Amino acid sequence: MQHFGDALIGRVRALGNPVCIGLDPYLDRIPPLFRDGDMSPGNPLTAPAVEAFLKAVLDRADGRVAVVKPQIAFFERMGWRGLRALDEVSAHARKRGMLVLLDAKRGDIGSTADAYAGAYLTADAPMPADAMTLNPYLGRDTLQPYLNAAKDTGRGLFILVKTSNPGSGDYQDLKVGNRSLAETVADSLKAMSGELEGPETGWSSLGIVVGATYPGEAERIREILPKTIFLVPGYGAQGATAADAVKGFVKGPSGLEGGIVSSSRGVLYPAGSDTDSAAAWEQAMDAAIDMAVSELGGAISA
Ligand SMILES: O=C(O)c1cc(=O)[nH]c(=O)n1[C@@H]1O[C@H](COP(=O)(O)O)[C@@H](O)[C@H]1O
Repeated sequence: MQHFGDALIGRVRALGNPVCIGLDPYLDRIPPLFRDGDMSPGNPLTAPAVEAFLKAVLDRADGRVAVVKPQIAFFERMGWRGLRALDEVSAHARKRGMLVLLDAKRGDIGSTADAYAGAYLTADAPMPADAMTLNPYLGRDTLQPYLNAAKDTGRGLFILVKTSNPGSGDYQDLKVGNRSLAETVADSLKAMSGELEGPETGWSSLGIVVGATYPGEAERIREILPKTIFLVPGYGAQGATAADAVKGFVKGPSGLEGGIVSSSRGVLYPAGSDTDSAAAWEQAMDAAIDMAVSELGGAISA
């Protein structure tokens, strides 16, 4: 059985970069090369066009990137055809040796969480993901179904702790005693993280989300959770630098490690990609992937 934490860290070490490409297909930004019909969400031509676009992105990233993160909202937006496209795109990523981290940010009471875990994480899940994002707001008991599934299947979980958005402080920075709520949530995940530590690397399959836009908080949270992989959004389109993004990383055998840095818009829609020329699009995509790989690869080797 694959252990998600070991598999992810192993791939990042082998590739020398912590890049996670976020798959957020904005319908109005799909390049002309792939557009079909009016690209309205209910048009039957739209989801296949999006699927072709994302598969082509994965082909450009082949052998360079360890993990991709489809954001389910963009697929739900296209109805059942969108979910079918998500399934096909996920299968294509796996064929290319990439792990699939489903960004669904689920959070509900335990009995409903059971159904979500059964959709994506259990051995019989019809839309299996290697890992998924979760919202812990409803309490630790609501994370238990996902933890049980992760133990059974080796799959991974990423729990929101300190998000990248401007308003994340509204609740997450509130003081609970002398700590922020985000740090308190991190502390409460210690035992669960320990239960999923990998036999090879020691890194846990229970990860957390810590935005690159709050590097100081990343350092404090790292002290609380030394073996928990950070999913770090906010690099690129949201303005954080590569140096900010790796603030919560720690020294490993081949550079800084312990996290992945996701970029969606910055990689998917670079300058020069708004074209109907295949050669020009490929060149623009390769340049965008090169830039993320070299900036973030450089940041972990520094
Ligand atoms: O869980 C996430 O991936 C996530 C957490 C967070 O704190 N902030 C955040 O932007 N994200 C996701 O990252 C993606 C945005 O990536 P960019 O287009 O690179 O800004 C969206 O899919 C967000 O849902």
